[in-house]
Amino acid sequence: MYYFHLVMKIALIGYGKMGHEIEKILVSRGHTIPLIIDFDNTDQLTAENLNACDVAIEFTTPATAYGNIVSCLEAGIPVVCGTTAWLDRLPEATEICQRNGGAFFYASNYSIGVNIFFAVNRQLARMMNRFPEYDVTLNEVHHVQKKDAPSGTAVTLAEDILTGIDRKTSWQLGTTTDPEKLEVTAQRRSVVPGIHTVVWESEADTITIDHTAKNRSGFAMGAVLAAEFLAGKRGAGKVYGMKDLLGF
Ligand SMILES: NC(=O)C1=CN([C@@H]2O[C@H](COP(=O)(O)OP(=O)(O)OC[C@H]3O[C@@H](n4cnc5c(N)ncnc54)[C@H](O)[C@@H]3O)[C@@H](O)[C@H]2O)C=CC1
Ligand SMILES: O=C(O)C1=N[C@H](C(=O)O)C[C@H](O)C1
Repeated sequence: MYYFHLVMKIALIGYGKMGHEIEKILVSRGHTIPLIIDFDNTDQLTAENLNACDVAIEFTTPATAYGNIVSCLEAGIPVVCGTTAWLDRLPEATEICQRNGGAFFYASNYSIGVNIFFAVNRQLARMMNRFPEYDVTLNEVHHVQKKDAPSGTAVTLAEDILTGIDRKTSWQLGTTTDPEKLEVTAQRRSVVPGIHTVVWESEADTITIDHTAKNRSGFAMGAVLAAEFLAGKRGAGKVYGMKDLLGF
């Protein structure tokens, strides 16, 4: 998976927990970081500064992600975004990407392990469409600094379950007894990097699948692989995701 890659100049937008983790991986893979933007130097996010870089990687906040993505697309620089909970504006970002001939990569979770877990979740949901005796619930646990709930990863898992089975029509944050609603619960605890659990339960038994991130290195490695994938995609006018990178 970690095949030959070009060495790139990366703009890092957001220098928090993920920004620092991504920096470590970029350096270990020979990339350089001519531009680092955080809340206190946003005036430096200019087309001129961005164009000194090959690709931008954006991990900031739900409130700031869209504006940062648009700045990159309008400057003509490919951008990888991992920020969650701004996706109501994805259609606008997609339109700007297409209009500007940009290249945009988005994933609610960049970890290879989580993307394998997504594939298992999709397959299991498809199988469960034939077995209405199983009810399904979803839970996520994250650190107390996390701004959004449910996590972007939980939203992806929930939407994939809804695609797979006919007996649920929407997901709901919090407990519910409505059989048509998929219950999604979220806890905030300590420094937990991320735990996602899907439980299928019948009178007879319980089937549980879960993913536990031990740290943030998996998320960061996936984001760097996405940035390497975007190199040379300038002008494509396309939005990419992990299925383009991993092939599943
Ligand atoms: N897609 C994925 O694989 C993953 C996504 N995430 C998401 O990434 C986002 C960031 O997560 P963390 O790094 O843990 O958060 P964090 O709070 O540690 O870091 C966010 C950083 O963005 C900075 N910031 C705020 N406004 C800004 C602006 N206008 N321009 C540039 N920087 C600005 C903050 O000062 C802070 O340093 C969250 O939405 C989180 O859910 C986190 C881990 C993995
Ligand atoms: O905020 C986090 O930390 C994480 N956010 C992403 C999400 O909302 O799904 C990915 C991961 O779970 C960590």
